[in-house]
Amino acid sequence: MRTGLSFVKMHGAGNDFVVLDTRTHALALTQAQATRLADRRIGVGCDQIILIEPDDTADAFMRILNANGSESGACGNATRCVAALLAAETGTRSLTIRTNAGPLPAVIKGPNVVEVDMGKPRLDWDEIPLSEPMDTLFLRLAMGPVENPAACSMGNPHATFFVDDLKNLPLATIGPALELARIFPERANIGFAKIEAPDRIRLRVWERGAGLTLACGSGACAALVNAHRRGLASRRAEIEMDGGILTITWRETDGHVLMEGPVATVFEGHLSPELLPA
Ligand SMILES: N[C@H](CCC[C@H](N)C(=O)O)C(=O)O
Repeated sequence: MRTGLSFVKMHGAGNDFVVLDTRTHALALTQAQATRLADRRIGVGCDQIILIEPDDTADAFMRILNANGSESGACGNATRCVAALLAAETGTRSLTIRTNAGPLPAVIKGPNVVEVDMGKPRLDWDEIPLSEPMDTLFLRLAMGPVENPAACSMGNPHATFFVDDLKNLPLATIGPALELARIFPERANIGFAKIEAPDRIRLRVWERGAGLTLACGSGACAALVNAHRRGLASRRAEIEMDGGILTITWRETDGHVLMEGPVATVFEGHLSPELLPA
């Protein structure tokens, strides 16, 4: 049987990816190809498509395409997965992956556990970005039962609403409405966080371009940063999401955000040439 482009299906705390290694042959996916590949019925199915590309300054460049084909500058869970994949090739335990958000150093902490330095959060209104000058600790935004989120960027835009009840939120309606709110000119990932303790946050994220996912690495970073800025959490906390737990630390010495969490390889396969050119 003719084999097309090979891929690896991976996930980080349930946030799942189709990973394509294009270091030896460039691949530019159209939005239609990306959405078809990410489709859970007619494609392989995933939250994001991850392209590993060559890079002059880092071990690899990682391109991130959401399920709707839109590109993002950061994907924490995928960064862990790609780091594990590349580390297994050479046996190294530390490497650097570059994304549009910059270089991200990663360390293999144990079998299927990776820590990534996600860099510094961006906190100014025009770095999120927002459509107008605003206090990013309390945005002038309300939707249904939620209001006044905090916002930051981890190389991608995040708004975090702090709530007392995560179970009864109408995420299917307020999620997309908030993602597309006019205040977010590049749209945004929308986190809903319940503070359970200064070192424990329960989080659900409606992701830009992917919808409700089981986990969001950059969203977990944003939730910790925003909670600490509000005085609701310490600088290190376990972020519990539907698909698993990430440990996030907002390091005091240099302001970098460290994210530690699981990675998993599910299967490998080949895409039919009809879906994508070989
Ligand atoms: N939906 C995100 C990209 C994926 C982020 C998420 N999967 C993570 O682990 O950080 C965005 O458009 O900014």
